[in-house]
Amino acid sequence: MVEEAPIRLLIAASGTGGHLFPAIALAQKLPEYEIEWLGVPNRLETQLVPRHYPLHTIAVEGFQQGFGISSFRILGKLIGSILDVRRILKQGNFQGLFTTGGYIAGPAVIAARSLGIPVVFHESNALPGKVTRFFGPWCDAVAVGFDVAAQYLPRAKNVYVGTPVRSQFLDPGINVSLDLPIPDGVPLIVVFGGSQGAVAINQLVRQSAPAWFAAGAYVVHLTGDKDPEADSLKHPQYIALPFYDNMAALLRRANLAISRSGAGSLTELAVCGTPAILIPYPFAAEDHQTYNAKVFTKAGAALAFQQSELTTEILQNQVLELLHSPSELAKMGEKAKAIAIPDSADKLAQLLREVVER
Ligand SMILES: CC(=O)N[C@H]1[C@@H](OP(=O)(O)OP(=O)(O)OC[C@H]2O[C@@H](n3ccc(=O)[nH]c3=O)[C@H](O)[C@@H]2O)O[C@H](CO)[C@@H](O)[C@@H]1O
Repeated sequence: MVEEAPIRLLIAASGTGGHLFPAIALAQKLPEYEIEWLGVPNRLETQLVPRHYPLHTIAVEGFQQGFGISSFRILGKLIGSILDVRRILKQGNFQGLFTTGGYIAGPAVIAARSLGIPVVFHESNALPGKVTRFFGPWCDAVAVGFDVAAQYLPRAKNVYVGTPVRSQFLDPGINVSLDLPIPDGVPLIVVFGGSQGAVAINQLVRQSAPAWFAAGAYVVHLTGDKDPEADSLKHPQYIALPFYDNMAALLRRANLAISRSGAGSLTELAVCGTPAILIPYPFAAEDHQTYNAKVFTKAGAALAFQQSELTTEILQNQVLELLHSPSELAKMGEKAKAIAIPDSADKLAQLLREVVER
């Protein structure tokens, strides 16, 4: 009997943790596939994508507001990148393409569809990005992370699967213990601003934190690596780190999170049942983080504040109020858990197999 050759899949996911982690989680659910990666030079994929998925890089750029002189240069680059992806797909004999959106998705979807290669798109945000809205109808399926996203994609074949999380969030055996010096039983606040940190939130938190320390709380503050004042606060109940890998253990242990409302962060908060104060990134494309946050506030899983309205005083008091009301925090945590789809990666892998193998 001749053994069948494994199916070859190209994953186009690039730029941020929010685009990369769901794709890595999917890849881990497809052990029988031969997977290679498509990314952009010098972006996070060069660090985060496991080495056993060979990484191809192409130069892509997004269109900024409007269409000007520089748009012709970008258009030229787009055509070049479509040709690059077509060459990679053909030379690698790929039978399927998966993408999590962003700039890389445009050339990847055009190249794959022009070669008749099936495409599955995953959109994790409540308000799908422009690229998803434009290219969604060309794809064989658009998997959405929030059910409300489907209303913005009326011509696409939408399937609600949630957003896959890293395996550390699903297997309690992995990384269970928190490798940070936090005593048992003390209230823990975790602050993080997406995969790159949020300088504006960092400033508010450093100003607010002394009142939380006085209330007995510990703070783990993931600052990102772009904050020049990241080391400025020193306190025995305060730990600042530019980035932390063991997020599942940290969010499970946290009594409260203060976070941006990127889709990845929200999905993890839900899976861990962590109550949160959300501060949408005000400059996110089409304010999509506000749409994400609304899903959580509507469910009663979080409170949300626009950055422009949030003062140190408001944040400080809101956190103190929640710390003094453990039953309210527990309720929010339960509501967060209720909207989680922990087996999202399995659902997405199943959808991908159906599309690619039919
Ligand atoms: C600024 C911006 O436009 N961000 C977008 C970006 O995600 P971005 O990567 O900014 O944010 P996400 O919330 O989606 O993901 C952050 C990820 O980084 C991880 N993390 C963070 C800090 C840390 O120290 N360690 C760590 O592992 C988090 O656990 C999470 O998995 O793509 C997402 C998916 O399209 C969008 O929803 C976000 O709005």
